[in-house]
Amino acid sequence: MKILKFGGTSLENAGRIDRVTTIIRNLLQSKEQIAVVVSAFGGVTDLLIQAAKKAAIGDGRYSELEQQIEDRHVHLIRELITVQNQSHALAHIIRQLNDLHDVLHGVFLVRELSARVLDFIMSFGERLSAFIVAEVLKEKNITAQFLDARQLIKTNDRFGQAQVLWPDTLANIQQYFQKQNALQVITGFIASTLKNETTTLGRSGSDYTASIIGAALNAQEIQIWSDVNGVMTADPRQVPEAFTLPRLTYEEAMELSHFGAQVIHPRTMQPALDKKIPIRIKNTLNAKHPGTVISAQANAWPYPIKAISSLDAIALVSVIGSGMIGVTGIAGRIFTALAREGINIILISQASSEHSICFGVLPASATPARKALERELKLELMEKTVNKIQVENDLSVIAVVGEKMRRTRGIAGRAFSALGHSGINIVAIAQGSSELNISLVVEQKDLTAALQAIHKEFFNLQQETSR
Ligand SMILES: Nc1ncnc2c1ncn2[C@@H]1O[C@H](COP(=O)(O)OP(=O)(O)O)[C@@H](O)[C@H]1O
Ligand SMILES: N[C@@H](CC(=O)OP(=O)(O)O)C(=O)O
Repeated sequence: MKILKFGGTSLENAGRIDRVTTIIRNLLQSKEQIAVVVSAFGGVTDLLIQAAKKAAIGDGRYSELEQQIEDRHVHLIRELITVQNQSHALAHIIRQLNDLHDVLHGVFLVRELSARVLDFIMSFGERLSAFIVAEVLKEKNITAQFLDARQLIKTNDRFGQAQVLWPDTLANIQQYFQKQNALQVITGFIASTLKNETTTLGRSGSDYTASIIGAALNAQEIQIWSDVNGVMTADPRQVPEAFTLPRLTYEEAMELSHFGAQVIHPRTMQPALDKKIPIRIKNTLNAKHPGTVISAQANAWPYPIKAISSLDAIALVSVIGSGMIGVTGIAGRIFTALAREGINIILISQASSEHSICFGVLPASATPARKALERELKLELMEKTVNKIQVENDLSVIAVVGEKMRRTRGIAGRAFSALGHSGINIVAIAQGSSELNISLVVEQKDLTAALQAIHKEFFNLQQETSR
């Protein structure tokens, strides 16, 4: 069994959906056993979120976005399904869109949008797309069946970023698949609590859905189909010279995705790693390209690093004070206070002088982090052991990643001098304990230039021969 996941970029318009159906048909013809996971059509989740947010502030223009969502889906049905079969599909999606309308109107009336309601609203994207893809496949004489993953994937109620309840989920998936003969077209991204409330697995979480299903069914391979020839040495939108990596280890892929390589969601690796299932990243627009295989196996690679990824916007929070030198337990208190507020720390960097501890968070968490620390360190601030808690905005973080870095000296030095030669200021540095990753914080305005300079430093010499 292979699990194929098609992301929003693979489902952006009728032409791309047609390519998806061809890929599926070819695999079925070569007698592969497959199941398909789909994301919402490209851009639809964003439209749903925008509509919900507008409704919540009482802006009646949410209905224009609702109309756009309806038009996208109706239009695709008209383009992809023959007239005689259209009415069934249209009737189904109109019912769904009416439900969506009712919820959005409710949000508009009460002027309130909880994380729970937002998850329910977002779920329409995948419910509509998976249904339509299944109908399009049926149109091509493939015995396909729409499957709402909320039936199978059970989570806690951390809406927006729900955590999987593994025993229930694995049992549900295994039992369900024992009885199915038709090709399952499964909604990515969405799940439900034990009380059947809709949850989501975090933005871009459809990759994770594929991995959950793959692990439950002991799949032979999990394929993530996107719009690039696999995981590349950098985001090709930022670094045009970036090229495809034939192989990556699970750990490398985790580091890269954690630091912004959008092509794969960070949570996807764990279920696959546990069951030793390879993940292959493929291009819907270039199906013949072998893409990237992510597995436990490291490969021979001529460069000292594997890839560079980046998070465009982070804030750096620093706790500064000469009185902190040698004081045990202060770092522990800082991180416990942040954990209590549910603040996710992207990187930690401590200057060797121990004068300051600084850590990177998403911009939205910077003020809550500062307030939490001001409360926790009230006494120290009064006594001036801690002088100030400082927040710096408009920063980006770059991660330089690769297994080989553990054994190669001087990588950090080369990255620093590459930035130095380009006149780019490094705001902070951190090294992960795994030594798989060096992170550099730079000013946001310098991000693209910094990525290009580091890419050139490590890949320029032998690039042409290994593409
Ligand atoms: N290292 C990388 N390798 C490949 N693509 C990357 C990388 N970093 C960022 N990307 C971006 O990820 C995009 C695909 O991710 P995403 O838009 O989430 O796709 P999908 O909708 O198919 O899930 C690519 O178009 C590419 O610009
Ligand atoms: N539709 C969801 C889930 C997802 O995985 O999308 P994509 O595969 O297009 O990144 C989102 O936009 O977050």
